[in-house]
Amino acid sequence: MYRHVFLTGPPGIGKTTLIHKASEALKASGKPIDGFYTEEVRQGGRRTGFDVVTLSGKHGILSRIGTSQSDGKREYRVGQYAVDISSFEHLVIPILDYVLKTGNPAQKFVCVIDEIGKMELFSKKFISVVHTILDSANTVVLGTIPVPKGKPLPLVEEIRSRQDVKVFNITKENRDAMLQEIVTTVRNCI
Ligand SMILES: Nc1ncnc2c1ncn2[C@@H]1O[C@H](COP(=O)(O)OP(=O)(O)OP(=O)(O)O)[C@@H](O)[C@H]1O
Repeated sequence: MYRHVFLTGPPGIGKTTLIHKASEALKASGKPIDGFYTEEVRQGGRRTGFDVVTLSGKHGILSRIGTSQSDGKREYRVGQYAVDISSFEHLVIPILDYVLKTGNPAQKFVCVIDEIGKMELFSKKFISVVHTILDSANTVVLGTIPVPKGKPLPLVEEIRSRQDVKVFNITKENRDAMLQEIVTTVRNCI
């Protein structure tokens, strides 16, 4: 019996699109659902960063090309992108706290977390609340994790190996046929 559902696959394969469609279907059938997506920001045909967008439509900066914040010990940077941890936390942490508090074992809250990747994992608050959500009887996560590349990300590896997590590998060949199976698997977790 699974408790959470994650999609994985290479960048741009269609994970966010599938999560969007699945969350629309779950919302339409009256399931309590909230959370966030990560979206590219483009200007003049060029990718300039990433935003976080909540299911209710609020936007916040996740990262932009340019100078990164620093706490004196490390830089919050992924490639050319500077990660704005405080903007990310300001938008996302209250939603995840709300989902945790509002769900209950008889009516679990679906928590969309797209994605748990390098940028998001600079936030210690995010790591902590995701752990709590994964262990809570009040929540079902519908999320995305990247395919392994470079140095392993501990929380991502933990999610991949949890017995209570169903991971769907998304490919160009299967992405159009996966929606119903994803929605059914999430419904069975609620
Ligand atoms: N089933 C599909 N058929 C055709 N195009 C698709 C399909 N799914 C996604 N796309 C297109 O592919 C692009 C990337 O999709 P999406 O953002 O969902 O991928 P992703 O796996 O979430 O990417 P990332 O890992 O960068 O977040 C978008 O332009 C989207 O419109």
